[in-house]
Amino acid sequence: MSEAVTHPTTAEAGLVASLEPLLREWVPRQRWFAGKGRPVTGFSLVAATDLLPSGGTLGLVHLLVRAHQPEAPIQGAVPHPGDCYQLLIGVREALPPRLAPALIGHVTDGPLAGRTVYEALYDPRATTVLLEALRTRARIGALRFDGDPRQPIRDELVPRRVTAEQSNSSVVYGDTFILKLLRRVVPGTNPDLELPLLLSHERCPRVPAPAGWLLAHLDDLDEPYVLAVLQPYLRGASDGWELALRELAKGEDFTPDARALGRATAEVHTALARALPPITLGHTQIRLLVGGMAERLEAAAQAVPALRPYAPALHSAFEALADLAAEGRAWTAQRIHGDLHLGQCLRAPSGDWSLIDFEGEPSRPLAERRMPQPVVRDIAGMLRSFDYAAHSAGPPAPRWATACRAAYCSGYAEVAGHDPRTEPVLLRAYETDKAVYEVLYEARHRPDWLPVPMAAIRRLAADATP
Ligand SMILES: Nc1ncnc2c1ncn2[C@@H]1O[C@H](COP(=O)(O)OP(=O)(O)O)[C@@H](O)[C@H]1O
Ligand SMILES: O=P(O)(O)O[C@H]1O[C@H](CO)[C@@H](O[C@H]2O[C@H](CO)[C@@H](O)[C@H](O)[C@H]2O)[C@H](O)[C@H]1O
Repeated sequence: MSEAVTHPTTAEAGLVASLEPLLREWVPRQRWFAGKGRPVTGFSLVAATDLLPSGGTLGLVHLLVRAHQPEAPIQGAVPHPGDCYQLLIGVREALPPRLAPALIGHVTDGPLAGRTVYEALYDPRATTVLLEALRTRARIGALRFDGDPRQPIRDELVPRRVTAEQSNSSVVYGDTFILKLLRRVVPGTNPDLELPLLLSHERCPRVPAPAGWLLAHLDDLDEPYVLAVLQPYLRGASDGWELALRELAKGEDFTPDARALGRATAEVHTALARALPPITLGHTQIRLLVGGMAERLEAAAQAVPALRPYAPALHSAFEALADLAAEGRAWTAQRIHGDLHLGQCLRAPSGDWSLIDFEGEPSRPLAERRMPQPVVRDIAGMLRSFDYAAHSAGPPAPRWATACRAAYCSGYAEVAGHDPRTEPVLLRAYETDKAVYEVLYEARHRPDWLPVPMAAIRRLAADATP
């Protein structure tokens, strides 16, 4: 293996101050920016690392910056210091035309005065530096590039930025690997690396095994930040969302795939349960869980007025679960995917399904995302997703959704040995919780899509009305 390369870190005091006016303009416009709707008053530096010195024709600075947003995310919540974001900033004298869409702006003062800064993920020269650092397991300043020695990384893999809108940013290398750079980061074990590594040890073939990862070890923190994960790229794969919409448009049957997806989900759940033993949720834990659901509903209803008329009926789904727990019912909980939907499922040309993106719901705290939960939570996410597909394009297709939902549950039962439909109260509570999450998500990120989860909210509320 080649020697690790090291570069000096120049956490220049004036760097973020000089970039701040540009970042205030640029960061809030990015899809991955999680603080939409609340003003950004400034940025502070968490860490800066020169990946390429800015004196040359191309400079590359890795930044962790905190976005200051004094307004609390939810009305009445305690304000916090602001989210930390990972940025990869290219620095040039001038931008070649092919990089024009990557422009962040022209720096007028500070250490980069007179230079142009841009989103370096658009620049193959810059993203090659990242792969090279992973390949050589480099340690650069606070950054630790590492990987699985059983999956060697070839050099000269040509990078291309993934253009799909998403919560994070990805680069594909030579159709061999895909590198996901997490955008909003927190210190601590990130399930997006933790669970795929565990599943790879369990030899679960349903999840691409991490080949490399990037951590940042900052002096003042006990735990590192997980910043990026490199995985084998599933060439020619299509995601479940695209496939479902395509089949719907053609009026074709998606139930064989829905069944296979149910089987794949159960395979992942059983492997996770082998790796990290399940626990039992008794009355107290269920009360806490139900309390969380009720709080999220209240917060979402505050933020999205359209939800308010349905809130009392939706609460009854949560109360029914609390009542069962009070009668002594207990449920098993284990580590799960945490944000499962059709877009997180990839079908290879062989027809095999893989699950990706184990980050969990990005808006929830890491500790909460890493807690054992009933598997029904993932299942509810997928059931919602079939419903989403059936209400997103063309006239609603409720029968298509019903058939896919049933096939998915049957497939799940074939592998897991238990059918999620035997837990209707739990399933309904989780479906309601997910639909509420979706209402808030769409209101914040894609207001045009709000009618899709709202249609489900109306159905769930109507079903609850005696
Ligand atoms: N291993 C993979 N092989 C092929 N494509 C992938 C792979 N992992 C992710 N992708 C593609 O990249 C997109 C974004 O990945 P994902 O992990 O879901 O990121 P995000 O958290 O930003 O949503 C996916 O929708 C998928 O199309
Ligand atoms: O960015 P992530 O993939 O982690 O997930 C977030 O964005 C999703 C949308 O891209 C959102 O999913 C919702 O829309 C999907 C269709 O685009 C649909 O398949 C899902 O069922 C629906 O929940 C997801 O909730 C959000 O966390």
